[in-house]
Amino acid sequence: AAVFNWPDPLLDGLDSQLYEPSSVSIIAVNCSERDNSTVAAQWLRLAYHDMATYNSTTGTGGLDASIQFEFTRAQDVGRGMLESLNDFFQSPNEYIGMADVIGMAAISAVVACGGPVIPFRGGRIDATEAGPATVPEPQQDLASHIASFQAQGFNETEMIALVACGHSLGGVRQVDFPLIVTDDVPTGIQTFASTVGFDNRVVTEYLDGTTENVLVVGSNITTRSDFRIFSSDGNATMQSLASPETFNKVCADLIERMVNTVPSTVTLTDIIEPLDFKVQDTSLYPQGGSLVFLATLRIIETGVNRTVTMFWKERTGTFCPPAGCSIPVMQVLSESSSLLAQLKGVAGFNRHSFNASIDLATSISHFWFEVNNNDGSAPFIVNNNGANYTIDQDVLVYDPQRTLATFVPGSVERLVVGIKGPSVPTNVTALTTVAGNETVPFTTKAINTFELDSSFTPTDGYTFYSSPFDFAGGVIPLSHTIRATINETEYSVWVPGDGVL
Ligand code: HEM
Repeated sequence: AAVFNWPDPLLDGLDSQLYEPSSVSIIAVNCSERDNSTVAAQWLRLAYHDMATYNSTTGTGGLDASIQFEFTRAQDVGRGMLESLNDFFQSPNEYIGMADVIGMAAISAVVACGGPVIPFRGGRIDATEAGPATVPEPQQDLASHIASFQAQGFNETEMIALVACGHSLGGVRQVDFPLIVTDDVPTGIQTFASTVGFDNRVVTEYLDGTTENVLVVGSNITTRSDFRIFSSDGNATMQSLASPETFNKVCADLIERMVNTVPSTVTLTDIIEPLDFKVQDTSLYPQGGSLVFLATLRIIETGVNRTVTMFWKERTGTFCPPAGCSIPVMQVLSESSSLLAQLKGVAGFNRHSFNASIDLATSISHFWFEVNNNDGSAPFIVNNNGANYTIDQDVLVYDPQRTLATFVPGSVERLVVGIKGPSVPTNVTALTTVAGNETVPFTTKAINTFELDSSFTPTDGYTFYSSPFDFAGGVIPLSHTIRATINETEYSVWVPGDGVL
């Protein structure tokens, strides 16, 4: 599994989206219905169509979110494409691309409908333009389909199985394919199988002749692509998939490969498992003669009633006792885990929050925790794999409280930072990743400039700078990297979206 050393915004964010409640982990759960199909079916088809631009000869395309620029093509017809992308419009940030989100969604979709658990790796990079129009279409012949899947990195047997896995969910819509769905169906969609969930009925009904899959038995013979594909090896592959266990195993492997089909320039992370200990929601800002330091330690719930203590050391001089300053927990909240986490044995999380008052003069350099399970076992230290949780600077700080104070109805909202010392900074900017609903691409980046903000009195050695943020047109900031040059040194601070939303 991937090794997590804090701070790591990519692994941190992917872990949250996979294993905590998030758009990706929640919306498809219970194989929820949408448009007479399921959210999961739409998400899985989206992922396949995005991946289908892969060219195994040149190593280009694959799961790269180029579908954002392609979904208006005839070969990507269907309202599920845009609906799915809209599900995710707040999920990316500066580190997590839409391509990782589409990959997580495919995996989440499969478990949401009762299918197998598929491992996830992150690190995909989003394309900035459309890829080639290489999504297979039902009127094409078998040779074209074999060639398409070959280009996508799948041999003939794998093609048969991957199509069967995909067509376990959802169906064909009459409005989009009137020449395929020729009989009137009351729901407007002819499903591939008689069950809604992710299972091998699409296979068994094909084999026993009861299938109503229009890509197998539709009156239009030209568009019986599933029939041509499924029967292309004399049904040998389909017969092997008649075992539910084999179906689940083969589908898990192939969908994992589909999701991991990325441009050859992309290196994926190791598999991301739920992190045992994760520091979240840290912030450091001046208030009332000291520095407020907020931090939360997320620990996997195991039924024990833990006592967690936070420790820290000074940045300069001496203030703390030799063992470090310490503070007991302020609040412990239980948080539910995602279905995927539950299937991995993680029943939930405990969030241990700390609110420490740090001496202004000596400040803070690093922190760590002591955890006592109160079950007779020895207390143990959680210190970022021995490296401690390091606060690399206290000169440029994001100030969540003063930012919140600018959220006054009717006013322009502002992002506020504190800058320590008398020197005047140059170039205080935020690289902000923003989401704009239903605009393509779904995330863009903007550079915002900060100015000295006289509405906040300089205090505790800090002056305050702010940058207005215009929410016009439904745009929402997802994350910020704030940078400032102070006395010729460049400082930066990472603010994940939940810092401002
Ligand atoms: C030769 C290859 C393929 C062809 C010709 C094909 C064709 C189609 C067609 C015509 C539809 C109906 C779309 C609509 O009405 O909205 C559909 C739906 C679907 N396809 Fe495929 N497909 C192929 C391969 C795949 C693969 C490899 C996957 C995933 C692994 C996949 C997943 C899906 C899903 C989940 C749906 C249902 C979507 C929904 O209900 O909203 N397909 N496919």
